[in-house]
Amino acid sequence: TQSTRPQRLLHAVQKNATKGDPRSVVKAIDNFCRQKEWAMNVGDEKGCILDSVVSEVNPVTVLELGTYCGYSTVRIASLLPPRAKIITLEFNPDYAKIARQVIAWAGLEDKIQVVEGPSGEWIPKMKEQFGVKTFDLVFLDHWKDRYLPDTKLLEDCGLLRKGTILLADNVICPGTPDYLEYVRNSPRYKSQYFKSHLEYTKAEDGLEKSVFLG
Ligand SMILES: CCc1ncnc2c1ncn2[C@@H]1O[C@H](/C=C/CNC(=O)c2cc(-c3ccc(F)cc3)cc(O)c2O)[C@@H](O)[C@H]1O
Ligand SMILES: [Mg+2]
Repeated sequence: TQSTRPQRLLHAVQKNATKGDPRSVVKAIDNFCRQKEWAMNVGDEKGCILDSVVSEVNPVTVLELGTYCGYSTVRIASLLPPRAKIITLEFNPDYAKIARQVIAWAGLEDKIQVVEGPSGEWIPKMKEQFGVKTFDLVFLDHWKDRYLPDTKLLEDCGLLRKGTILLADNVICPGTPDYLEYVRNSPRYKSQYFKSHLEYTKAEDGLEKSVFLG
C-alpha cells in the first residue's frame, strides 16, 4: 500500500538523523522538506524565531496546538530546561502515531506529552488531567480558524497568567485574520509581528508573539 507523506518524513528521520540527537532530527526533516517533499512544519527560518522566543521565555510548561509530525515539538523540547514539559495536542491519530516515533527518535519522550484529541475538548481538562496551573508559552499551529476560539478558551479556563507568551504560526499564510485582529486590538495583549517566510518557500509569512497582560 502507498505510504503517506508523514510516513516518508519519519523514514527520512530514521535514515538520516542520529538517534537521541534532537537537532539532527530537525535538520533531517528540513532537508527532507527542501529536497524531497514540502510539509507544513514551521521550518528552519521561522524555526530560528521560535528558538529565540523559547530561549528568551525559558518556559517550564508549554502547550502546543497541532503536533502534526512533531517537528516544532522536538525543536521546542530540545531547548527546554531539565524539568520543563511540553503538552502537544493532536486529533489525527495517524499524525500522532508518526509524531510519537519522531519524538522517540529524538529521545525526548520524557519532556513531551502527546495528547490525542481536539483542543476544544482537552484545554478545559488541562488542570485536572495534567496538573497544569498556567502555561508559560503556547505555540499555535493547528487549524487557523481554531486559533481565536482556543485562545479565548485558554483565557476562560484560567490557563494564561500575566506574562504568558502566545506564539502563532502562519498569521500571513494561510493567515489567521480574526486571531490577529483580536490579539492586536485587545487591551489584554501586547502583540508583535516577526516577519519571515512560509516554510521552505519565498512566500511571505510570519509569527505573531503576544504577551497576555492578565
Ligand atoms: C480541532 C482543533 C484541533 N485539535 C487538535 N489538533 C488539531 C486541531 N486542528 C488541527 N489539528 C492538527 O494540527 C495540524 C494542522 C495544522 C494546520 N496547519 C496548516 O494548515 C498549515 C498550512 C500551511 C500552508 C499550506 C499550503 C500553502 F499553500 C501554504 C501554507 C502552512 C503551515 O505552516 C500550516 O501550519 C494537523 O496535524 C491536525 O491534525
Ligand atoms: Mg504552521
